[in-house]
Amino acid sequence: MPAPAAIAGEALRKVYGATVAVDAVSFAIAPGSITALLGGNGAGKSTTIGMLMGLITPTAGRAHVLGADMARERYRVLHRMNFESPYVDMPHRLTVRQNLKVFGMLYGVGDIAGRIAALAEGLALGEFLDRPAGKLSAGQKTRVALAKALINEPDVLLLDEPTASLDPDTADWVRSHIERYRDRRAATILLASHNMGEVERLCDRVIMLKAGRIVDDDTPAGLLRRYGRDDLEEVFLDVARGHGERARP
Ligand SMILES: Nc1ncnc2c1ncn2[C@@H]1O[C@H](COP(=O)(O)OP(=O)(O)OP(=O)(O)O)[C@@H](O)[C@H]1O
Repeated sequence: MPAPAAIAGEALRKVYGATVAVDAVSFAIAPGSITALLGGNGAGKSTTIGMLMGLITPTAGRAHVLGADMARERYRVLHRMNFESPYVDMPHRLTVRQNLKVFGMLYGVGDIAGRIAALAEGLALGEFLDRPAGKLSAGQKTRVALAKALINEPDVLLLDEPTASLDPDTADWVRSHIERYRDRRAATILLASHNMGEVERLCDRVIMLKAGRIVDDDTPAGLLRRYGRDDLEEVFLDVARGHGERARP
């Protein structure tokens, strides 16, 4: 029997007034895998992640993480998950170390100083660990946001554009860090990204959203084969422009 899904959506739907942000979205994500949510601007990625975190209440359907219904019993599992988004800011006047300490305390991390030291080394934060969070460059902020997301060594990690604002070299080693974290902890990772190279390199599976609905769901290699393309960027354009109908299973 396959292991129960670590993350699952069951007919998820979210409506804002006249806008259907997410519609009939269902998926089950295997423990220990890395899955990408792909889609153009406004496709429903952040809304889906928000429902999986229990921050957005679905209009209909259910979001499950580690077996908990996130709209009703998220407190059972919140300590085992975490998220990163470049759109969520930290208190500006606190230093990076103080911010990480606050998050460590919120998550009940045992040896907070040791955990911060390990993260600072792994994500090269040392140079600005004692600088106010408001004085960081965009790329430094992204690395601190990832450190915050890893502070409690989560089993489930939801990442919204984890390498936004990073230069190609830094983005590459941040991806390696994410990959090693998954391997070490057997963590389940769901990430929204606009970077197709990142998705091709990191992800076992790709869920493609368009106008709030799943329009394809496969491994990166499966998508390339079916669309007859050499890279995911071309597949993404096929899907976005509606040229992909024949490639779908
Ligand atoms: N709080 C809200 N109130 C009204 N409409 C919303 C709200 N949140 C999202 N939407 C709308 O829902 C749709 C999906 O938005 P969402 O942010 O989930 O897309 P996305 O795929 O994450 O986009 P992007 O790549 O631009 O971040 C969009 O049309 C958006 O304008």
